[in-house]
Amino acid sequence: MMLLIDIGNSRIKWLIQSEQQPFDPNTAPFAITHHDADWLAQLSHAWSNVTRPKACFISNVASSARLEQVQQLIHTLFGNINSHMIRPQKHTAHFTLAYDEVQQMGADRFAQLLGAQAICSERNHLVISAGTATTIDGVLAHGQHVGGVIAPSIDLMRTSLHQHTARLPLNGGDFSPHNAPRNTLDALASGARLARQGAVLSFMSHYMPDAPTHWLLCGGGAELLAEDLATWAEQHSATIQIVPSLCLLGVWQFSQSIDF
Ligand SMILES: Nc1ncnc2c1ncn2[C@@H]1O[C@H](COP(=O)(O)OP(=O)(O)OP(=O)(O)O)[C@@H](O)[C@H]1O
Ligand SMILES: CC(C)(CO)[C@@H](O)C(=O)NCCC(=O)O
Repeated sequence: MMLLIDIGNSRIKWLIQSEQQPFDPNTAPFAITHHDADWLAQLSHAWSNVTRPKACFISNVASSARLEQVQQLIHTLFGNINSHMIRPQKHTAHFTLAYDEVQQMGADRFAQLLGAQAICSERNHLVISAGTATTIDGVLAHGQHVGGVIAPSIDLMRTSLHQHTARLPLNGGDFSPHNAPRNTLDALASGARLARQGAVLSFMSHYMPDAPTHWLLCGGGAELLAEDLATWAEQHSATIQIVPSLCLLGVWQFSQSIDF
């Protein structure tokens, strides 16, 4: 068994994966929010029944302090097991990362891109993560990464507006694709949704005019984003696929590429 871990800025997600079984990217990962005061106790409880894994593979974009706490817990529960960090690489099998300095890229984004290779390497595709940040990466058929953008999530847009103004509430409001907002709450909710949708559509028109045919979505906001993109995907003859464990699929792909 292997313990695959994705430490994001809001949540820690993980899966236990047998070396013999194929990875099912549609399985939703286990997750806890590491902003809760008792997150470490929650994680310890969740892992207390896990059989000692042969190794663990970790993607971390949170602080080194968070990583150390997780590594310490692994050590306490499972003793000395091999622990491997996911680090972006320029060339991996048929995939080439476009970043000038590959170590700048978040390990989660790199893992999502590796995961996407396992699903749709033959087609131009977009990898969109609707997590704490919204990230959009483009990849050409056969593995050339075009590049990607980082934008705030819907929640962060709302939080930022709320914190820097006197009259803009943090929560509430609805988005209608048909009727323009006529009140503050709907204006806020719709502004954030349209900004995120617009980022995806603009990414394509600027950087991938030969529209990508497959759009892979992951992260806590993936389902809502899929709704917002459905009409546009149809117009571009593109398919949308939500892959809840895309990052962990990439972590698993990474684990397959090294001896441990
Ligand atoms: N059930 C849900 N319905 C709609 N939006 C959601 C849902 N769960 C989370 N979100 C939204 O998704 C975004 C990120 O959520 P979440 O904390 O789950 O991210 P994550 O994918 O675990 O991120 P990270 O990997 O950065 O920790 C937030 O904007 C949040 O409001
Ligand atoms: C963009 C986030 C926050 C998304 O989780 C993460 O991948 C990250 O911290 N990235 C580092 C910068 C980069 O990817 O270019």
